[in-house]
Formats: sequence, C-alpha cells, structure tokens
Amino acid sequence: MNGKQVAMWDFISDFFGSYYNIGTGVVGLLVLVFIYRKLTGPKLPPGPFAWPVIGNIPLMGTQPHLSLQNLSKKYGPLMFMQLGSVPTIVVQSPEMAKEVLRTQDQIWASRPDTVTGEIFFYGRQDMLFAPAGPTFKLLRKTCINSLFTPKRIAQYQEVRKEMTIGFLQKLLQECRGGKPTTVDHKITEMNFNNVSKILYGKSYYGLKTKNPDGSLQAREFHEIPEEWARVAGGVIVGDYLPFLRPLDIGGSEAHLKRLRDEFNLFLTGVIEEHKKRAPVPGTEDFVDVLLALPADDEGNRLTETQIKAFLQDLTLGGIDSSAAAMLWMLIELMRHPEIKHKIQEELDTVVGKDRLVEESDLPRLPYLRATIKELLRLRTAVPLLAPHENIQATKIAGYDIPKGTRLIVNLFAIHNSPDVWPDPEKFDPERFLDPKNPVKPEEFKYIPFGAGRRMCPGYDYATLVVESTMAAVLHSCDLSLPEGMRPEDVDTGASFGVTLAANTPPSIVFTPRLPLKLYKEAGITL
Ligand code: HEM
Repeated sequence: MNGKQVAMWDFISDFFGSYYNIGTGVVGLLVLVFIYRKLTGPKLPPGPFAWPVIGNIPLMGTQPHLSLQNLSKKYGPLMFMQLGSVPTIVVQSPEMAKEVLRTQDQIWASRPDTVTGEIFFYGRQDMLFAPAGPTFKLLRKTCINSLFTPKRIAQYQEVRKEMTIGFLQKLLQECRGGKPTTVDHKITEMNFNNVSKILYGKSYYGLKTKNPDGSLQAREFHEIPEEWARVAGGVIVGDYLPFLRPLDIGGSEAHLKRLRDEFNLFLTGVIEEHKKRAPVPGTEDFVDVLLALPADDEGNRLTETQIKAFLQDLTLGGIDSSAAAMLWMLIELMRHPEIKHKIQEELDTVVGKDRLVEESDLPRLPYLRATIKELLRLRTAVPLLAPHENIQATKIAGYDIPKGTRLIVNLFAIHNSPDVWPDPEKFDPERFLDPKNPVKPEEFKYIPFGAGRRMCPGYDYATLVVESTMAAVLHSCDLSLPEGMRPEDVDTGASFGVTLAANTPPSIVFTPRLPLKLYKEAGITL
C-alpha cells in the first residue's frame, strides 16, 4: 500500500470505531469505498451515475442508438457506462472511432463472451462471436482467400440475375391493374434465396427442408433465421446480470437452444448431401468450398462444428442487413421523387431503353451509387456495430480503460451528427459526389460496414447485391405511391434490433417502363 492508501484505511477504522449503528456504518462504508475507488481506481471516461447491480441499463431504452446519441451531448464522444456487470465504453465521433478501429484495432478486435455466442454458436466457434484468436484468424482467412474473392463473387452473377428477375416478376405481377404492393416480404425472400443459393446451392423459400433421415422438418428453413433475429436482437438478461442466468428470464436461452438444434439438423442434412457429390469446378457453393479446404500453412483445418457455426453467421449476416438497406432505399425514394427521377435519368442515359441493365453498367452509374451510400449513412443498417472487447488495458484520450471492457461504436450517431454532416437529416446523395469535399475513408465519418480487423467480410458482395437489385428495379419499373398518398406520408419509423428495421413497409405501385418485349425476353410474364 502507498502512503495515501494507508492514511485512507486509518481513517476508515476511526470512522467505524465511533459508530454504534451498524446500518449507518454499512452505508458509510459503501460511501467510503466509492470515494476510495474514485481516488485510487482507474481514471475512467465521463459517464452517467450507475445504480448498484443494474448500473446504466435503464438508460439504454428501446432505441439504444438514440438514447446513446442523446447522452453524448452531456458526456461527450467517449463515455463510460456500467451495463449490469459489464464495463462498457461508448464511442460516438469519427476521431474516437478511428482511435479504436484503426490506431488500437489490434487491442479492440476481440468480441465479448455472450449467451448467444455460447449457446447458438457452439461456444463461439463462428466468426461473428469468436474472440481474437486462432478460430477467428482461420475463418477470416477463409473469407478473404476462398469465399468473398472477386472471382467467386463474379461466379454467382447468374444467381443474382435469376433472383432479380424473379423479384421483378413478383412486383409487376402483383401490381397489375395499378394495384399497390408491399415489398418487405418479397425483398426478404429474394435476399434469402440469393444467400442460400451461394451458401447451400439451393433456394429454400417455400420449401420445407429434410432431416438427415429424409423426413420432412416441421417448418421452413427461412423461419429459423427470422426467429433468431428477434431473439438475439432483444435484451438477454444473462448477458448483463450473469447471476440471473439460471432463471433464464424471458426464456431467451431455451429459445436459442431450440433454434440452434433446428439449424443444426438442417446443416447436418446439407453437409451430408454435399459430401456425396463432386461439383463441377466453377459451380461450387460455399459448403463445397468449405468442405474441400486444405489445411492452412500452420496445419489448421476447419472442424465440422466450425463450418456449421460459420454458415450460421453467413446466413444470418447475409440476409437482414442487405434486405433492410433495400427496403429503406425504396422508402427514401418514395419520399424523394426527384432523386428517384434522377437515378432513372442516369439509367436511361447510360443503359438506354432497349436492353436491361447489367452488373457491368454499375461503375457508370455514379448517382445511383451515391444514393445508396447516402442511404447507408442516413439509415445505418447496423447502428451499433457488433460489440467489441479489448484484450488488454489501454488508454484513450488520457482515460484508463481496463482489460475486458466492452466497446460500443454508435455508427448511427456518427452518421447523423451535425458536427460531422451539415444538415444530417436531409437525404442528399450529392454529399458523396462533391469533388471539392470528397468523403475520405481515413476520416472515419462514414463506416457503414465497420473498419479494421472486424470489418464486414460481406462488404463487396452486399454492395453488389444492393446496387444491382436497385438498378434493375428502377430501370425496369416506374414506382408510384397509391392514390391519395403523398411522399411526406411515407413512414420512416424504425425499430432497433440486430439491424435497424423500418416499422412500416411502404405500399408502392410498380409498373413497366421499358418496351414489353424486353420483359418477355427476360422471362417476366406481365
Ligand atoms: C448492406 C449490407 C451489410 C451491412 C451494412 C453490414 C454491416 C456489418 C457491420 C457494421 C458489421 C460489424 C463490424 C464490426 O463489428 O466491427 C458486420 C459484420 C459481419 N458481417 Fe456484415 N453487413 C452487410 C452484409 C453482409 C453480408 C451479405 C454478409 C455475408 C454473406 C455479412 C457477413 C458479416 C459477418 C460474418 C460479420 C462478422 C465479422 C467479424 O466479426 O469479424 N454481412 N457487417
């Protein structure tokens, strides 16, 4: 003990010697422990007062990205919070994001141990929940070298085309006679089929899957990820108050176990099926690729459990965020008809009206690209990143951050801050087209896919899917609101979850805008 600490303990014994009332003594002791900790403990970033046991949990509310944004007005862009038993820092400015995701990337590239990682991903055998270490390294290497390579992404061009044509067919058919349709389920279905085709070689929407013994599963495969997003997107009490885990308040743990077992049954069937076949080179899906991977230079090879957990990541990560982005895009375009017209003018100039748009046209459609970027700024699909954790104690902006602290990066707050973006609530694609003021990646003011070691591995693939689908919809269809509805009536309410989801899918009338023979040639029946 140093001199300051000895003096403090002397004071504590004197204090107790003069008190008969034990209750008062206990309260006094707590106050002194608090003062002692403040004097001798780490110098933590500023943050709100934390209640015993629950800490700051009540401050998170049902829309944590907004609650945290609001708290940053009082406590600044680096804030300390105690979420139950979990010490947490919240980062809400480009400078702080750059510090943790670039300067200190290696320190902060781990993930916290959570109930979902432990139960649903077989003790964090996947990529999203894996701590920094060999499993994470092996899966990340697999993503970069074998799965999301430019060659393999190009290999699935036909799949994307087939899915987009099916999507257009549904939109145009349902709107025959000028009737409106809601698009949310159709987008989810298209995206789900897209992802399941590249991962598993089949589209599963509308199909009940088979168990390994050939019997039919009780429900469709797509219902499992949909249900997972609802459970994992909510608050799991045991993550913040581990002593309550045995009670499983709200039943999340039992629910996750059931979903994991159902997913496991599905994946066991898929893997068995794949083991029996020898795909033609150039037609492999991700399961084929993962099963055929040789050991890496250090002799590491993926186990079957790691392959399953990884496929779960890719299924869940691949569907929701891209679907949310496309739905928001349609909402914003219905609210801003002038932007929709500008994209269509660009498509007509670059592509014309005597053929359908192709993926190879995308680099020549800068306004469409800028609109999608602006959308991922304003309606940040993954508002709080996935939580990170530090593997060693560190300092940020002069504050001490103990080892094992959770990191929340509020991307939504950065993307919507008036200090970073003038007039942040305005949907304005021109922000990404100003040659005098380009948006530079090193400024960290626009990071919808994260940055550093944990950046989204599906970045190129997701961008291509969203751009190509939106180009096809806007080139092939005129979009209008149902009669009597005005652009300002389109709802922009959102619910917080794994992704930021629109509350009300817009009702839109889709009508053909190209010569009818082009639809017929593409196999679209009007
Ligand atoms: C518009 C679409 C998408 C957006 C905005 C998005 C965004 C993100 C973000 C912000 C993260 C967290 C990064 C971090 O914690 O630092 C992430 C992680 C991840 N994403 Fe995406 N994503 C999208 C599409 C996809 C797709 C299509 C896939 C795969 C098919 C995918 C797979 C993953 C995986 C596996 C991780 C975990 C990475 C890790 O922990 O190392 N994402 N994504």
